[in-house]
Amino acid sequence: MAVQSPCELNRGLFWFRHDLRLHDNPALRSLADKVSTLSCIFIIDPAWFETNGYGLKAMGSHRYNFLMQSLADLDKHLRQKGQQLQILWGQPRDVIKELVHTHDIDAMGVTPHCGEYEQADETWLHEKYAHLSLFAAQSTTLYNQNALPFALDNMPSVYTPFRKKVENSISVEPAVSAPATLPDLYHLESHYSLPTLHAQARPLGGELAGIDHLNQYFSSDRPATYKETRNTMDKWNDSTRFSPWLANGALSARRVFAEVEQYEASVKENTSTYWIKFELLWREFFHWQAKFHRSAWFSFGGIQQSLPDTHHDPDTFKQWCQGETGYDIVDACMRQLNLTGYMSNRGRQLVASCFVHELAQDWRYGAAYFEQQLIDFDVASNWGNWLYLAGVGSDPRGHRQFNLESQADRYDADGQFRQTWLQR
Ligand SMILES: Cc1cc2nc3c(=O)[nH]c(=O)nc-3n(C[C@H](O)[C@H](O)[C@H](O)COP(=O)(O)OP(=O)(O)OC[C@H]3O[C@@H](n4cnc5c(N)ncnc54)[C@H](O)[C@@H]3O)c2cc1C
Repeated sequence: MAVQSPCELNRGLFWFRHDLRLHDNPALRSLADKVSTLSCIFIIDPAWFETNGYGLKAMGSHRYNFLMQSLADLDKHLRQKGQQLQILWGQPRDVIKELVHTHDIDAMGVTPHCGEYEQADETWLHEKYAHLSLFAAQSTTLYNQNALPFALDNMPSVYTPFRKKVENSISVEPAVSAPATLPDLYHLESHYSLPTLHAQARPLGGELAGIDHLNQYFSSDRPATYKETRNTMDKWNDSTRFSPWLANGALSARRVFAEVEQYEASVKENTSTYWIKFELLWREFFHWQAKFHRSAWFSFGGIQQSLPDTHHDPDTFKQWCQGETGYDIVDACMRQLNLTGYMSNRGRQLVASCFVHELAQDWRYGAAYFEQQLIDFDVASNWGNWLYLAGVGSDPRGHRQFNLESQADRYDADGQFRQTWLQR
């Protein structure tokens, strides 16, 4: 694609997807530097609310609420720079086609993402609009693809060798700052206005709340004890709780990583601070794996292409979803998920293990239920962890079954967690 001189291009269109922020958004910055007028859009796809092949919706109410808060916050930040977020409703490609056709767009910007549909849309943009300038800088992951010390088709299929290779040979990309100014607003006919929302206690969606939370976390002594506390079931600050903002991109993983390093340099560096980076590298691993495996990521046999000995039983599935399996620890976790849209990492492992091993259910239904419910749903981390627990992903051990009783004794020794959520 030809490199243009400043403002050689007239009308730019930036498509926000999973990058709902102004900080560390190099695709937005590079488009904004080159166009004289700009439209920033977000597309709500009606398919998110239709019943899918699992009898569920891709977007449940907790996630939708969190998304709306994030969009409202993004709109506020854009308005401070003379811009605004224009929200459109429809099948994304139809919406883009209509916009390009009606408004004489010269350039587009989008942040690449590992999701199957997202990748397909990027390829479609490149092919269909080869005559336009496309600005597509990466920022969802810690590293850029061209810096990885392996080609994706040759990527280590197991986490530890992946981690060692990247840790030993490349550095995390620095986060870029928010653009100081943005081009003039080019107004489109918006199909949708943001609903008025009642703020919930926490977490509150959006870049401002995400950065606030990040700052509070690193002003506390929590990072220095993360490794010891991260496995608790319910306490807000025992793990970082960055995932909801990371998932829709209100917070950049590169920014989080930089904050850990800053804390290490100025406050304390220990195994706990390293472990936050270690967990962020799990996210990274799943992102590159998802990008490479595409549709196999969602298939019953997974990336191993070995068929698990499980099936789908609608009644058992319903009991699990509603927190009525009879396994107290699992039921408490599922009720927490249904009421809040969040569950701890330990909880997720236990309910997924129970679903696959005790209940012998088709893992994809569990993953789809998480997709509907979780405010931090992330296609790579969710489906990647489910693949792993179902024994068809990237786990070298192949079979992860937790002893639910001993796990409950260990992580909810006084029964407080179960008592709290089983009553609700
Ligand atoms: C079955 C299952 C489904 C999951 N679905 C999701 C999902 O949809 N979205 C999601 O962000 N995470 C998912 N996870 C991973 C993990 O449970 C959450 O990232 C974590 O609980 C979020 O809380 P936190 O931000 O306090 O995590 P912390 O423990 O503070 O970790 C810091 C960050 O590291 C990353 N991280 C931590 N653990 C993992 C992991 N196992 N895999 C990938 N990244 C990780 C997250 O970005 C997290 O925010 C899933 C795990 C399981 C077992």
